Amino acid sequence: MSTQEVSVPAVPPASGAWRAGDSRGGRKFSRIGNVTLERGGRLDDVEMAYETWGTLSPTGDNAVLVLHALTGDSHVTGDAGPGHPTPGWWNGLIGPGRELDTDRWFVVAPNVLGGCQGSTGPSSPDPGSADGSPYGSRFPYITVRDQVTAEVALSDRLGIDRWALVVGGSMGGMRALEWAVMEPERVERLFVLASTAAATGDQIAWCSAQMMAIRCDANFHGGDYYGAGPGEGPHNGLGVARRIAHTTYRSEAEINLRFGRLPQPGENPLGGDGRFAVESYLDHHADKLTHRFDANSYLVLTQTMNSHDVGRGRGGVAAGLGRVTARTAIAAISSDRLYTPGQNAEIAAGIPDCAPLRVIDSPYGHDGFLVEVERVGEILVELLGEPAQPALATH
Ligand SMILES: CC(=O)SCCNC(=O)CCNC(=O)[C@H](O)C(C)(C)COP(=O)(O)OP(=O)(O)OC[C@H]1O[C@@H](n2cnc3c(N)ncnc32)[C@H](O)[C@@H]1OP(=O)(O)O
Ligand SMILES: N[C@@H](CCO)C(=O)O
Repeated sequence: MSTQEVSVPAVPPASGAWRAGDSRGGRKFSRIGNVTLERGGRLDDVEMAYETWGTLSPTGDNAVLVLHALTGDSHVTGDAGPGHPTPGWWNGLIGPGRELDTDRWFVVAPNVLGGCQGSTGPSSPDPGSADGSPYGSRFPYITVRDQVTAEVALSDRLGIDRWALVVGGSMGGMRALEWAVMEPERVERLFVLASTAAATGDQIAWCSAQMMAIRCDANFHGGDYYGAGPGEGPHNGLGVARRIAHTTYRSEAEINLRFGRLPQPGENPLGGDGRFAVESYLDHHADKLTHRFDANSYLVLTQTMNSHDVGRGRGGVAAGLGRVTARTAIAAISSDRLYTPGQNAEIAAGIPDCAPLRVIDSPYGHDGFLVEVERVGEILVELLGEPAQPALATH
């Protein structure tokens, strides 16, 4: 196992210019070697960052893989701190006596390939460059399947042959699903939330506007902005992308009920440069993201989501889903307008050993998979409580 513990304090980048390595603190790292890419080419000397909770059993039968969404990271649970720009995104779900009970389960959460929280991504040093400069525009096009390939290599290095459960929401759900299609014999149980079997035209359209916002920022420089000083990166474009995305992450009803036409306190949105409260809310979420996330990673990961199609090269979505042998639970958020209950129902209908679709009744839209932690925990407990499946022969 080529892993190493590092403890380098994180320094959040000043708004804009991202520095690779800012977020190494508090994580484990594994060099997984070269990753051959689905669309051709290779990423050399790939490093994966991850966190773990609990202890791997002597037989290795208690490992749970948790996969984060677009702007998440390996910090599933715990406080913000060095290496962790945000508190855990499913805070409280992992620990002794918790839903993912660390007295029983060994939980692993990697940062995704192409991300910016420790795993190799566009802000990482390019091993092919003479001076170790970041990939920037040289970072290749990668797909969800490439991300899973990297996670499979990480699993090999951790000595985990088979996951008792692979779970993820949204983009994490895409990877969880691909895991179960690409490596069915290594996935005993599967839990996918608020996701889709293939990115839809609607999802690609929203992503397209977000990517264009970043690329149109004069400080983007084609993706080679890492030499720019603090505040000179494409943070305006990334902020616009986040505003667009965040709106799709919440439901129309919630936004109207919570903010409606209210002015931001102390501001007059009519006829001046004052803001409506909802504008201020989006400004806040945009500002927070630009202080913790790399615009190139946002582009790369958004493209991978657009690449997602479990049916590509497999005879279609139904044939792809039909490969899954895991005992499966699929959950949707009732008010999710981005990854709709209908899209999640399609996944549930296509997987042979899948319980009926669970619809979590929530006003929070797509973000419900992050907000409704208790409901997520209930489904996890149910799925993990079911008897284990015998390992299937590799095919
Ligand atoms: C795994 C992952 O997906 S990523 C890791 C966690 N996710 C993120 O950070 C994604 C961005 N954030 C979100 O998507 C959501 O905030 C969630 C899902 C994490 C939490 O949702 P909620 O609890 O419903 O929070 P909500 O969306 O209401 O945002 C609350 C924030 O808005 C701020 N806010 C609310 N109204 C206003 C306003 N009128 N003006 C300015 N700010 C406002 C609050 O002060 C609060 O700020 P804080 O988060 O800095 O404390
Ligand atoms: N809030 C989530 C939504 C995407 O699934 C994120 O930023 O990752």
